[in-house]
Amino acid sequence: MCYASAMTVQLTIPRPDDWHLHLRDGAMLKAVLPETARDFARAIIMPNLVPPVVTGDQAAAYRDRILAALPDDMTFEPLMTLYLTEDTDPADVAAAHASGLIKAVKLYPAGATTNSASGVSDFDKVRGVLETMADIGLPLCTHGEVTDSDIDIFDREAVFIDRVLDPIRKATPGLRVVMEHITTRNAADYVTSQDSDLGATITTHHLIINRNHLLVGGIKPHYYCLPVAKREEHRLALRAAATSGDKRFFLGTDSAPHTDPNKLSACGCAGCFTAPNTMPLLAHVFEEDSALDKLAGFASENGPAFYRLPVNSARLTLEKQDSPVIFPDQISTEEGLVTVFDPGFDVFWKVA
Ligand SMILES: NC(=O)N[C@@H](CC(=O)O)C(=O)O
Repeated sequence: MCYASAMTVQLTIPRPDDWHLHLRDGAMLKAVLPETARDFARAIIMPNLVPPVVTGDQAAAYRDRILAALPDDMTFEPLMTLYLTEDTDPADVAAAHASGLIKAVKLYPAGATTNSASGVSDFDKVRGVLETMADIGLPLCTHGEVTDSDIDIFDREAVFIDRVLDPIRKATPGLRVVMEHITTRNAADYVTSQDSDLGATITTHHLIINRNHLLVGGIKPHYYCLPVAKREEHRLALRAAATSGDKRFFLGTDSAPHTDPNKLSACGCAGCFTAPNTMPLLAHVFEEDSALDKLAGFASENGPAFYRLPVNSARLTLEKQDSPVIFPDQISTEEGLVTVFDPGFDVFWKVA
């Protein structure tokens, strides 16, 4: 339920969740966690640490570190995931799911993105795990890009659907899959052509930038993320999907903090840090598309429906003011400064 008042220009929605989040570890975790916990009740926590979160024991220890890093005056529920490797033990996955510890398993094709070296190269080797997951109803989250060197980086998502995802889904009936951070019309169309066992997260930044923002007039390292932003027609397809009200699309920010030296280097890291300003940016985007009434579905309701969890009873109010809201350019961490995603336009929404 959401309601907007023309008088106060406020929008109140159930407290949102982030269905794809990188919190990292140690000092970085401590610095970035409050940026998410301020606005979000829960998040699916990505397991691509170094070393990755592969076993149930490792996920339990990581969850404890997250909760220990949470400021006393904040509440937040980390929804843990396991990083799928070719050696993942189906029994360990089933036990971690049965205990309520994990809510998904994450598939990284080996070499596709940050800390994905331990991911999967031979998909036949994970067949047993995927069959167990289909049996127990545990969702698979996919980083949907092939890594073949002959496939252009802008085509990697579309090729992944044809060569990897669709064959996996056909071979594993009943497997529930989330296509993470989709960036193409191909992915949005694939989702809508399938049944409700398939969902997709969409990031805030992919609703705002296309590849011109990244490359025209000089390279913008803070807009570099994976999957890389695509052509404008794809951004518009994502906007249409996110604002459509279709329950299979929900928010996963993929907020992925890297320090500025790691972004602004000859070989810069991929990732946009959107946790601090995501909800105001989404209000801007949904208002621009005359779809403010769909924001609650996208950010607060569709994700819980897919993951079979209750919608949060707490609420979040967004408020539109007359002058542009000033967001911090950077946050400081003990590892260095982390730049906050700059949408490149004035934003008048803030969290009340
Ligand atoms: N999205 C990114 O560009 N980077 C993510 C990894 C990922 O989700 O691909 C990261 O961990 O930095």
